[in-house]
Amino acid sequence: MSEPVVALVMAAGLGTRFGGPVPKQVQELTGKAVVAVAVESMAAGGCTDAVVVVKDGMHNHFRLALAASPIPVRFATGGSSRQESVHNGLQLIDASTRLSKARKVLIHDAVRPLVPAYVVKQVLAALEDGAVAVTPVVPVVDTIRQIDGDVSEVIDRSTLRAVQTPQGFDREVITECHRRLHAEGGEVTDDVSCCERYGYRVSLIEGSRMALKITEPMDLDIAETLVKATAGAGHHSGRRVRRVLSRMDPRPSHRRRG
Ligand SMILES: Nc1ccn([C@@H]2O[C@H](COP(=O)(O)OP(=O)(O)OP(=O)(O)O)[C@@H](O)[C@H]2O)c(=O)n1
Ligand SMILES: C[C@](O)(CO)[C@H](O)COP(=O)(O)O
Repeated sequence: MSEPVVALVMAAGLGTRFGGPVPKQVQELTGKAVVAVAVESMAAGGCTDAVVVVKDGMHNHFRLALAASPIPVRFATGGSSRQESVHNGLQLIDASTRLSKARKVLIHDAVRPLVPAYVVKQVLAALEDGAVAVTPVVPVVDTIRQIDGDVSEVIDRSTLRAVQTPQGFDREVITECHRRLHAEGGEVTDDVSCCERYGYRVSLIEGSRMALKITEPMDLDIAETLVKATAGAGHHSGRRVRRVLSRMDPRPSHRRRG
């Protein structure tokens, strides 16, 4: 059997900013759970297996949501922070006879379900070319002000990038870095930063606005709208969305009716 490429899909968060009784990872998007769409996107980009990290006691719920997954799914139990959840997922992979044969692992947020296949493929290609820790990034589009008490100043956004997932890694390197971080303590908000902390170089590739993170309720509405725009275009991809959107009438709907 060929070497696995593992998608470690993070889905053990509380979703406090999203709110509501149903966790955002299992909210409906395109008639499926958000987490199921995320796993499909990773499979479309070339991942052969998924490990989905979920909150303790939620395994059966997620098993149902992922019953029709195109790739085999295993479950790990999350921790109280994202970095703890990632550590637990990497440990499960390391303990598996099959999954520990993987040289590459891609760590992805379940709540970035619409990441285009071409971005996943480019992360894998960068690893193939020798990178050890890779992340997609997008330019910052807003004017940014840095605040200091009650004063603030504009900072140069041309040097800033917003960080997305999936982030790709040499599996043994990221497993060791997270093991050390777990033992020593310290905080990171993404996984390339964990590698960087231990001296590894981070490679950047171009991400996609399609990989938006569902953080607040409006983000789910935006994701649903993007999916509708791609209907009939096959599996969603940033390029197809751009093609479909470019064919759409740019006038607001109230002016089109006239
Ligand atoms: N203990 C945690 C915290 C977060 N995550 C996952 O990491 C991703 C990014 O986190 P974020 O969107 O910030 O999710 P939450 O922590 O759920 O949101 P909030 O901060 O609003 O509570 C999500 O897919 C989330 O499920 C996780 O697996 N384990
Ligand atoms: C990992 C991440 O998606 C990079 O943007 C993000 O940091 C996770 O979100 P959080 O709100 O910091 O947990």
